[in-house]
Amino acid sequence: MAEVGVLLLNLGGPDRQEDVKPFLYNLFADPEIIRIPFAPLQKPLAWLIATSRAPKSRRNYQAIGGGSPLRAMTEQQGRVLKKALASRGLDAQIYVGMRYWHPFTEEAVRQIKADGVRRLVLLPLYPQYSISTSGSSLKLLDQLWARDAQLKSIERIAINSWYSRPGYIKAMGERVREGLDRFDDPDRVHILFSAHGVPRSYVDQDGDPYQRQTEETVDLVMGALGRPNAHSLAYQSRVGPVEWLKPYTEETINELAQKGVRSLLAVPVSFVSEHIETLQEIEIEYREVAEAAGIHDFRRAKALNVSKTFIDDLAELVIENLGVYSR
Ligand SMILES: C=CC1=C(C)c2cc3[nH]c(cc4nc(cc5[nH]c(cc1n2)c(C)c5CCC(=O)O)C(CCC(=O)O)=C4C)c(C)c3C=C
Ligand SMILES: [Fe+2]
Ligand SMILES: [Fe+2]
Repeated sequence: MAEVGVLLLNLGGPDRQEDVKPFLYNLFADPEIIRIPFAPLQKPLAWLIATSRAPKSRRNYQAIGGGSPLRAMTEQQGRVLKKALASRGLDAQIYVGMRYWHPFTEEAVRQIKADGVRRLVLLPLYPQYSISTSGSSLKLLDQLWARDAQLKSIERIAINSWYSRPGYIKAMGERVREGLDRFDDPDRVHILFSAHGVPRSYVDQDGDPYQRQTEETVDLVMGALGRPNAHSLAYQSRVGPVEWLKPYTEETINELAQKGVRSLLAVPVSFVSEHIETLQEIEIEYREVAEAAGIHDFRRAKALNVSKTFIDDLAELVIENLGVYSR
C-alpha cells in the first residue's frame, strides 16, 4: 500500500431522491454553513430548514436525472489524478472525503488509517477558500485528528486554496475559449462568470477571503484568455433570507439584456465538476431568465471535470506540497 495519500475534499451530493432530505440536514447542521447564534438550536433548525427546502431541492435533482453527479465525477478525477501522479513517479493512494454525504470524510479517514498512510495531502476541490467549504472540511479533519492518537502520527499537509496557479488558470481559459468558439461571432459574446455565493457577513464580519480570491480568479482568467470580450462576475445559488454577495447572477443577466447583450457565455467559477448548480441552475434556470430577457444565444462553458491541463496541475500541486514538507 502506498505511503502517500491524497484526500480529495468536496461537498457531496445526494445520490438518489431519498437522500435529498438527510443530505440537506447534514449541510444545514454545520455551523459553518448556517450560523445559529444559540448552538442547541442548530440541529432542530437544520431539520426544519431541510424539511422545507427538500421538495424544491428534490425537483431540481429530478431535473438532472434524480441525483447528484458529484460523487461519480470526483471519483473519476481521483482515478485520473492517480495516473498523473504515477507518471511523475509518485505512487499515491487517492481518497474522496465528502462533507455532507457519502463517501463521508470520516469514512475516508477510517480507510486512510487502515491503509497505513504515513503522509497525507488534504486537497479541497474548491479553488478558492471559503469558511463554508474548504474551511469546514479542514476544520472537521482538525477535530478528527485532535481526538485520535493513531491519526496524530500521520503527517497532514493541508492545501488551503489554489486559484492563482497558472495551470488552473490555463485550464479555465481553455474552457472559456472552447465555449466562445461555439458562437457564430465569438468576439461579440459577453462572458458572465458565475460564482457560488456566500452570505455577505462571511466576508465583512468573518474575513472570508472568498470574494477577493474569486475576483482575482476572474482577472487572471481574462488575462490568460487573450480575447477582447466584455465580461462580468456575479454570484449564484443564494439560500435563505440574508444578504449574499452581489450582484446576483439572475439580476446581472437581466441588466446585461437591457444593455443590449444578445449572446452570453456563462462560466461556472467555484466548481470544478458538473453538479446541480451547473446542470440545473445555470443550464435550466438561468437559461430561462436569459431567454425571457431576450438573450437567445445563451451557452455555458463546461466545468473542468477531467480536463488534462487541470488534472496535470493538481498533480504538480500535490508533488510541490510533498516536496516542501519532506524532511
Ligand atoms: C445555505 C448556505 C450555503 C452556503 C454558504 C454554500 C456555499 C457553497 N457551496 C458550494 C458548493 C456546493 N453547494 C452544493 C449544494 C448546496 N449548497 C447549499 C447551500 C450553501 N452552499 C445547498 C442548500 C445545497 C443543496 C442543493 C440545493 O438545494 O440547492 C453542492 C453540491 C451540489 C450537487 O451536485 O449535489 C456544491 C458542490 C460552494 C463552492 C460554496 C461557497 C463558496
Ligand atoms: Fe452550496
Ligand atoms: Fe442551487
